[in-house]
Amino acid sequence: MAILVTGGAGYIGSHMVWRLLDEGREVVVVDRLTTGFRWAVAPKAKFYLGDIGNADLLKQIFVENEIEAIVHFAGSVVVPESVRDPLEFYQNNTANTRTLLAAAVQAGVRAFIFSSTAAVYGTPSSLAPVTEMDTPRPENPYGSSKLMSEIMLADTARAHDLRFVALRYFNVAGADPEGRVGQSTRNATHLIKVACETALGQRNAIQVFGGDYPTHDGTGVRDYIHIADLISAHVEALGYLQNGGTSLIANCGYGRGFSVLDVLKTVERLSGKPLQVVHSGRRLGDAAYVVADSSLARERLGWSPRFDDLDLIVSSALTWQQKMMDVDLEDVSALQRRVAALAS
Ligand SMILES: NC(=O)c1ccc[n+]([C@@H]2O[C@H](COP(=O)([O-])OP(=O)(O)OC[C@H]3O[C@@H](n4cnc5c(N)ncnc54)[C@H](O)[C@@H]3O)[C@@H](O)[C@H]2O)c1
Ligand SMILES: O=c1ccn([C@@H]2O[C@H](COP(=O)(O)OP(=O)(O)O[C@H]3O[C@H](CO)[C@H](O)[C@H](O)[C@H]3O)[C@@H](O)[C@H]2O)c(=O)[nH]1
Repeated sequence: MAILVTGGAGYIGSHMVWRLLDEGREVVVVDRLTTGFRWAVAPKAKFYLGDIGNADLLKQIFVENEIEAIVHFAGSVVVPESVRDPLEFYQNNTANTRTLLAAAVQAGVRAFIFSSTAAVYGTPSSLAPVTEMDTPRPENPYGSSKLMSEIMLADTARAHDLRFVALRYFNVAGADPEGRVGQSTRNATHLIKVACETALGQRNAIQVFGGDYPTHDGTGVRDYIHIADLISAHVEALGYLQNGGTSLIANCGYGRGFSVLDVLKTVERLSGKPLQVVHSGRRLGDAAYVVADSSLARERLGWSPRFDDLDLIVSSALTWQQKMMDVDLEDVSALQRRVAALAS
């Protein structure tokens, strides 16, 4: 029996693949490599190149492998892109998830883990951490596309023999503590990644989007979560479903927020490099403040995060960035050698 990881060549998916293999699981990956990398998929995983919107490919995967559960990471991620091209986000995050779900039901898969997001909440009405009981009010098409998939999942789970856990990730950052994989996204837009690239001289400057939010220093506040803790939540969620747990939507964050400027100061301190900062207007679709109440994940999934420390998150991101400094992301054989060396 194998676990199917969609988007397993991407940032978060590639960490999940390593972790599942570490635990002795069999892993099948499907990825169309739009933002992910073939070299980032651990060599022991079986890899299918293609789109989860391709029902024939999915059918082939389910015929050729005995899939006991799906962990569905494949999707479009960048919030401002969703504002510019909403239909692409509804296609990839909603319509393609529908195709995958239909194939899963057809193949009799009974456990499904879905990558949802804090973006379903929009800006909460108070500064208190958001709970899953708070009404979702997405402020961008990315959040809406994910919320629609959550609704589709819940309806599907009511009608068929399938249970799901939708994890609403807050802002994921950092790299595998064992150094085997990290965030390698080309033209990255995520704050910690961009700040690390700037500190290491790969960008001239970093923009700070908005200085007039109702937060302690006027810049946007987010709940940054270490990738290793996020992956643990998925492992717990798989165990939960496989032990008969009922369908669940749960936040994954630490319950405390850092502003953009807090993050930049941390990157400066840990890298020892002052950052060239450009203050810009607000970015379209950005919420002012969003922080997780993750009591539900702790209570129901037994999730117990171990890396709740911005310094740890930033230092692991910096270490990965440093390792990948002189690597051409398109030079697959060099990257495969580098990853093999890191993993040995
Ligand atoms: N990074 C974050 O902070 C964050 C926060 C909340 C939720 N998420 C969700 O987590 C998931 C993974 O995000 P990530 O940061 O690893 O992004 P990523 O872009 O690094 O990874 C996504 C992977 O999915 C693949 N992919 C995209 N569409 C596909 C399709 N139709 N068929 C096959 N493969 C496809 C891409 O090639 C890539 O390898 C996404 O669903 C995202 O919405 C991410
Ligand atoms: O160069 C940058 C990049 C970001 N920011 C600011 O930093 C904060 C975080 O922005 P990110 O782009 O790192 O992350 P988002 O909060 O926009 O979105 C991320 O986290 C969300 C959950 O909160 C989603 O799930 C989404 O997939 C993921 O991209 C925001 O205030 C943003 O305006 C900057 O000031 N400069």
